[in-house]
Amino acid sequence: MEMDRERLKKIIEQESQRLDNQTVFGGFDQYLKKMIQKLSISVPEELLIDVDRYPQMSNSAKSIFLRDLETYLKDGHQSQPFTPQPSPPTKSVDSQLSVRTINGVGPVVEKQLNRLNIYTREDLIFYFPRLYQDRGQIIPIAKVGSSVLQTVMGMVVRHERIATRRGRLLKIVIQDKTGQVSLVCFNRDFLARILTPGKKILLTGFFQMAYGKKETSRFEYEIIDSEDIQFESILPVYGLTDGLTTKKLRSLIDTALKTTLSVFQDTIPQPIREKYHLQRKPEAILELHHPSRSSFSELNKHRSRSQIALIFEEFLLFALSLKVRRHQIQACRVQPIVLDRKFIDHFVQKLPFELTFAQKKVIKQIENNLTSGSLMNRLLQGDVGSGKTLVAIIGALYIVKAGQQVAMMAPTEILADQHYLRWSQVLKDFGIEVGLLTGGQSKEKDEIIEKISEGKVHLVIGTHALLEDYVQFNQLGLVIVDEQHRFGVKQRSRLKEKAVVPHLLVMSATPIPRTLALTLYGDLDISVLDEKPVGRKPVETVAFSMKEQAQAFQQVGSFLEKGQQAFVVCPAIEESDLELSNVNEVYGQLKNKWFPRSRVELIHGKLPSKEKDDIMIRFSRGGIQILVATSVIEVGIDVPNANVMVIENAERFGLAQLHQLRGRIGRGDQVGLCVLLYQGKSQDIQKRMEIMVNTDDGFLIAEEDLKMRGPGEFYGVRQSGILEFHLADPFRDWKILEKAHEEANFILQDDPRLQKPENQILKKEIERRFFQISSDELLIEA
Ligand SMILES: Nc1ncnc2c1ncn2[C@@H]1O[C@H](COP(=O)(O)OP(=O)(O)OP(=O)(O)O)[C@@H](O)[C@H]1O
Repeated sequence: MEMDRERLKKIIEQESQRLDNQTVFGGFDQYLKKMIQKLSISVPEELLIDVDRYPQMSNSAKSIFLRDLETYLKDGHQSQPFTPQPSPPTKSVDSQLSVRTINGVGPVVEKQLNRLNIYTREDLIFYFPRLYQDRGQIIPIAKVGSSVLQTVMGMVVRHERIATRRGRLLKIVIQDKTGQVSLVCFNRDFLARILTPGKKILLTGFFQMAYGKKETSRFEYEIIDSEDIQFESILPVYGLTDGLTTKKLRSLIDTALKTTLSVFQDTIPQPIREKYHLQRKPEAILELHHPSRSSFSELNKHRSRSQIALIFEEFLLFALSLKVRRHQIQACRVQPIVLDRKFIDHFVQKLPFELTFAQKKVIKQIENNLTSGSLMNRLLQGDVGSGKTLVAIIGALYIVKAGQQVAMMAPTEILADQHYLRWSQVLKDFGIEVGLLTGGQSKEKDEIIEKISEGKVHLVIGTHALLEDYVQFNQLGLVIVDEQHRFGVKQRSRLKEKAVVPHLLVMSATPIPRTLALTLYGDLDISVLDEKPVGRKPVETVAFSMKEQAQAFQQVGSFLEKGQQAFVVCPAIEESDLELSNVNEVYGQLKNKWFPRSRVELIHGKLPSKEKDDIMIRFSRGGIQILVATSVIEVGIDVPNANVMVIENAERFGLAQLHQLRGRIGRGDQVGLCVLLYQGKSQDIQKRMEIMVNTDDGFLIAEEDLKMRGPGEFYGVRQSGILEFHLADPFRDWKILEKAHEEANFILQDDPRLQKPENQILKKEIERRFFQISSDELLIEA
């Protein structure tokens, strides 16, 4: 042992002197590994300490070396000499380890992976291919041009910069013996640096003809740097980011699969797996990265066997977690709230309007929850402007009058601010202290946090910052979450940690058909505000072609003359997309050409929060007349004096999103006008514009949206990533979702707290992904 140690020390010493830093970083660990093998030495544990004595080694080299030694030790090489093996042994490594623990991932690659939302080994393994490259089917460029995925091989011959209205668009021309094809690089300017002339590439994508030439804008590529290509294989093609190549990503994923795949246990109980003929998890994962020829033909068409197995698992865990949570919440006893009805009556009397019948009905439901001694866990759905916030505030007032605090969480700072501005003013007269806590503040933050912990602030309005550990409430009684679709089960559960157990009211203006809502939000009771305030006039909607922009702006002018305000909404921020309107350009036109004497401002998501806030505050106070915006304004903005909205490139938005956007106007007693400017003559676009012009019912529009755009595009829910599914899409895969719900019911009927030995894997996985399942934790004595 002593001998080995000395020899290894010597190697380290010699090598760290010989190798410069750069080489050390790239290859020292490999080198040492080979040495260990070559020398057939055992690796003594003390060496881990010895490594620290070599200052010449860079830190990263040291850590890689340490890690490798550790793995060797774990593999049982402590006692016997290491015998060289033809291929390295397959090791099982914890899936939650950082990607940095994978060979070949240094700080630079780590950052690149992080940009793809890959942080752990598991993330990497669940980063599934976007496309597959069938090398057995490489076709000549002359033959491309149908709507199916195709692969060609060619050489980069030149770059072209096409002048467009919005800047210079990169096109990269690829050539083989039969012809040329252009890669149209929207938002991928970095490809100019990577795909330089002379590079040979494999190109997989959807090709089309444009102006007599072949081109593709939906493609993935792989640089071929050796002649050694296996032409038979089907290879995964992953979404990339600047600096990361297909080859590198493939090799990292393969390494992760080799070392970590075996830790993924089957969570679906065997009888269920057999019933639906579901593939085992590790096999399914492997097959998605490396499909066989038979599963490949399935993959491009519909959900493959492997996808179904993984989707089923995701849904089963999700369904179980909702049901278990609901069960826990129902079992939980809390102190009933004593309702101060007199105070609420007084508050309601002071409102400048009558509550709608629907509002009264939902307030009653909330009252029942609060006085029942059980926890409220309610989803409040309602069309835009149906008065959800007011209902929630009334719920909040009950809690505050009972001596507890309320947290109200908004999805954006703009919205948090707006709620704060509005409610701090209104509630001041009723002796209620409202505080604002967002991520952006600094100086006032400490002060407000202290006040929250002392219970001096009654209603705290904020963003996700409210979930931070440093925010401690004195006595949190109710949490109101504004806009459900940005807030998932995991977050809902995290709130529970803020207080013994708060009541929960979630508001959503995303109209989700009831059956789907039940499956997706099965842990919540659902209330619907299905009536708009009396006197609220529907927003008049008209649709013009983009060519008639002038007419739209004339309409804006007439509203401004009446002293009202306007929104102009555009889909894109930068000059990236050829055809799209963008805020900067439209802002310039409006300010300089159309309304030089009006106050025009620009707002989009990329502005610093402070600036966004200032603009929104000035707009809501009437200091800005025209607000040019991206869809940042889509949720919840409430400026009753803004009554006209122009939406540019309206065809780019989903119907439900257009409905949300136009819900920003006509919120007072004036008639609102929404002008949709669209481009394109297709039947689909015409039909969508027609629906918007003719319908004002959010739920109907949502259903139309579902029918027309297909469930995969359903507004809000999927994009938000809140449901945290890797592969599953509740809208597209609703049949699997239903089955998973059924099975979850069977499992829980038999074992409500998941205590049986056969359900332990399931339980562990739910706890890892969602929340702790502790049956006693919530049983608090009233
Ligand atoms: N019963 C009512 N009668 C008249 N106006 C009302 C009534 N209830 C609320 N309002 C007003 O309607 C506007 C919209 O209300 P609120 O913000 O509560 O709706 P919301 O459903 O939360 O809207 P959104 O989802 O669009 O943000 C507010 O200006 C509010 O004061």
